[in-house]
Amino acid sequence: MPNTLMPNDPDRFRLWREVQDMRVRTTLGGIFYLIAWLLCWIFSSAPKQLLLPGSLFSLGFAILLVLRLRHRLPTEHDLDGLLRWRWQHWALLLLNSMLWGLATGCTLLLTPLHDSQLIAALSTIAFSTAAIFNFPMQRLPAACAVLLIYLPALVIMLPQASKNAGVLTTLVFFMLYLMLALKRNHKEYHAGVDLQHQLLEQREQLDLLSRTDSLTQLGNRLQFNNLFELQVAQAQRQGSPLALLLLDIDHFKQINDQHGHMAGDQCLCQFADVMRQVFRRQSDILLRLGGEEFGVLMPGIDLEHARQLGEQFRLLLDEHGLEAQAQPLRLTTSLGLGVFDSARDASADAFFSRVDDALYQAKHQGRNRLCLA
Ligand SMILES: Nc1nc2c(ncn2[C@@H]2O[C@H](COP(=O)(O)OP(=O)(O)OP(=O)(O)O)[C@@H](O)[C@H]2O)c(=O)[nH]1
Repeated sequence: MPNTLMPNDPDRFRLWREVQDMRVRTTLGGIFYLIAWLLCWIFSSAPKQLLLPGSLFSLGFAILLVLRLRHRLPTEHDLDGLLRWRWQHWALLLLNSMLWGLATGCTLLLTPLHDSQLIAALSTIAFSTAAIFNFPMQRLPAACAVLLIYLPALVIMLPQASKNAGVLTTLVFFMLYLMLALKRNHKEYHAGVDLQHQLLEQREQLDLLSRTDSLTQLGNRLQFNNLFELQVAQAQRQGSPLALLLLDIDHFKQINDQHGHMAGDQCLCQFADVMRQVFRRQSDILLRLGGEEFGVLMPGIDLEHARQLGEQFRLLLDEHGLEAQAQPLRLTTSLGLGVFDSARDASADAFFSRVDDALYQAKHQGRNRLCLA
């Protein structure tokens, strides 16, 4: 499952994981109830006499099998939808357990089915054990499923408790064991889900870190490489403009040389802050492409609008400069700007080169200016 489809919120993730697991684990179960019942029926002493209960139970198990398989997960991950699906599916599982409990009860009550008691008993043990190990997500409904599987047989045997003392004691003992196993499985299951959520969060954080410039907290070159071609493809597909602004601080080497590397770092951070002030739209992608070179990708913005923003940034910096180690510092920047044009740019790389050439021109023409590509 791609990460994008996973809910981030821990509660929703937990529920989403439970629901996914239930969906996967439910696929095999239903068919075995049907097969086990057919075996009980076929290997009874008189299958023909049992036509009515035989077919009714078969039909019941078949319907539940289909319902379990056809119970599709909600496409949206809203909490209500997931909760509704979970309870609906538990209802199906509990109905299945109850039907099996009744079928087992029939093997005790109906004489022709007595020959099938061993098949029913073995299947009962298998189904209750499977319920505990496959569906430990929620303790109460899982415990109810086990109870429903055993209850009819227990109720039928109770009036003759002394005759059935051995079997009854064993059943109660086994149910106790199942409940203890359920408690442990439930704990382990949720510890596993929590761990998975933590790992996914950490992976996301690492991914974000790998795409973020540690000094300025802007997107880094890797982020640019990841996004640029996608943005160009999207602009091409949608026929919407995509502006790319490249910014390069003028004579930055001198700042380092005169004020030291630390002051240079401060300048880079403040430069990024001014970028955040000017390029404020949610869709603007602010990047530090390397050293003292920055970039802004502006989807949906035409050349004139982007030029105004670029000029606003240049003037802001030119007029106010920055501050390094509490000292005001004069600083200017050169800018290259272009809007993707499929008639001129054969590829995303060609578009970048065109804007980079404009930046080079701005440097060449004396710096502190914006050149259009
Ligand atoms: N403090 C600091 N300096 C950096 C960092 N990355 C690159 N630099 C410096 O940025 C300077 C870039 O110098 P140049 O490429 O010559 O460019 P410039 O001095 O800005 O000159 P023009 O771009 O031609 O105007 C170099 O001195 C690098 O050491 C950084 O992360 N921190």
